[in-house]
Amino acid sequence: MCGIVAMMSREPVNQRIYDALHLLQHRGQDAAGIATLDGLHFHMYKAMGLVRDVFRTRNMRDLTGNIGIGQVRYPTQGCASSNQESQPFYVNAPYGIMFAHNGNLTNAAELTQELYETDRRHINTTSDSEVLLNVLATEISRVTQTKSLDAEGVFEAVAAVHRRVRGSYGCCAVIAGKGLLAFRDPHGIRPLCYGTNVAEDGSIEHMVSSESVTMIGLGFKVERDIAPGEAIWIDLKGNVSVRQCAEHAELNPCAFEFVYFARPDSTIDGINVYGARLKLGEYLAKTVREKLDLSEIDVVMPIPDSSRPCAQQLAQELGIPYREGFIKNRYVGRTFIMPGQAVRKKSVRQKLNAMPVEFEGKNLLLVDDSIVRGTTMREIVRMARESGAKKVFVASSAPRVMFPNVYGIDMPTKSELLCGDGKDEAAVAEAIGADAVVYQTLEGLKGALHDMNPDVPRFDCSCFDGVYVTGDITDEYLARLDAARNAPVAKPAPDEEGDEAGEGKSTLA
Ligand SMILES: O=P(O)(O)OC[C@H]1O[C@H](OP(=O)(O)OP(=O)(O)O)[C@H](O)[C@@H]1O
Ligand SMILES: NC(=O)CC[C@H](N)C(=O)O
Ligand SMILES: [Mg+2]
Repeated sequence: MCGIVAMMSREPVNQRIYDALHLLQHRGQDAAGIATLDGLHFHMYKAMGLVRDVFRTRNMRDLTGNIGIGQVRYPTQGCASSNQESQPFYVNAPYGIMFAHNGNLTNAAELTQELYETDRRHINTTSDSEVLLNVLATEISRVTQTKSLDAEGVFEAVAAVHRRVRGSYGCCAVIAGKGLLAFRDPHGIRPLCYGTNVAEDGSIEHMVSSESVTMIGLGFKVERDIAPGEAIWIDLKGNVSVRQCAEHAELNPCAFEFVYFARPDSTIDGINVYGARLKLGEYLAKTVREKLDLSEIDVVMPIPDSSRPCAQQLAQELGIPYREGFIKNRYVGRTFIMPGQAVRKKSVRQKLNAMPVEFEGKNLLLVDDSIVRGTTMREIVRMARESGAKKVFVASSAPRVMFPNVYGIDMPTKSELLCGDGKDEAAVAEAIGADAVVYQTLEGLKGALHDMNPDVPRFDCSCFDGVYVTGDITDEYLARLDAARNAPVAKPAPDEEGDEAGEGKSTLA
């Protein structure tokens, strides 16, 4: 779940793109990059690491220009540890295009072959984002064979991209000498919004971003979400054109954004993420009431950070005291999006520390937003018991994660999911060492999100219900992903369990 940002102004944009990436850090911790356009010249700097570690003053100084894009990466295809696959990506024809992508293509392998054989384009990495950029470049080339590039031509090219590409994509691109483009996939799986700011000289500045928090943080006004299938084109004079470029577009935002990925202070497709998490707590309270004996629970306790709003609301609904027993080391990042199981496991203990005073002799209801691989909960339950807890109950604000995700969350195989084999609540409790486990129901998840915005027709809940909104996901495709994920790698890192199984390496299928 990467984060992308684009900006156009009369002033330099480098520092503000940096600040925006900082605000999107929770969406990708592996690599970061910024590209700017100064006249007809692109400047780019990208590297592995967190935003604050990647960019030095000298790098920032070189990023001159008034238009730019940036990306923080959480890899879902290609190589997790390759600087080359960090973004933005660049092609020199037509015109010169810089490109950033959030999402995951499900026909990248077919497109790679098609690009080589039909379009005579070579893809030199295993990143689906490079594939997507080359499809866009091919289609812009096709349009400009007979005319020069204008808004109409750009929209024609994006329409052709929608016809060729499958999967999820929120994208932004700078075309040298022409303007700034952003577009969202026809299913609206990944978020993308647009905002403006009136600069000191009265001119309008433009921003496109994965999440509205960047706009709030940088003093921009959030204008609106970019609709599924829609493209927005801002030419060098600042003229804005918007067009629906997909034949069939339907909004299916990813439910996992609201459960875990997005920042609580963002609003996506009309749903405030914090509000959604409170609502999830309300629905979860109903299930907890049905399944557990409340008189047995002394305190409700969140697993920092993402579960806090849900746990607070749940405690209030149930009338049980809310207590913070785990202290988070603020210098450790999110563990779920780290590459490799060994590092994730180690990080849970480094990240969270239990305070015995909140555990000794107590019966706890631990609340997390999700239990995916079970890495966090296994460790947490053990820590709670070591700290003197009597009974440990667990509640998850998301339903059981039972199916692979192919739209931008790096869990493409069932085998890595705790409930991939269909474990019921009792089996999960046994696996993580808890006395009992309660999950949000699927109806609860959908109900909570629907309550927040009844106008969203459907949410992508594929990892919970196995329904893939793009309609192209077959068992054979999932088997190919599984085989690629579990293929032995040439030189496994000695202490990386996950990497031995090929995790974080090529999953292009
Ligand atoms: O079952 P698992 O595979 O462990 O995944 C689920 C856990 O990972 C995430 O936390 P993370 O530490 O990434 O971030 P957070 O601080 O935002 O909660 C999520 O909030 C759960 O706690
Ligand atoms: N999580 C994402 O959005 C990943 C983008 C792209 N698929 C990559 O692996 O770099
Ligand atoms: Mg967490």
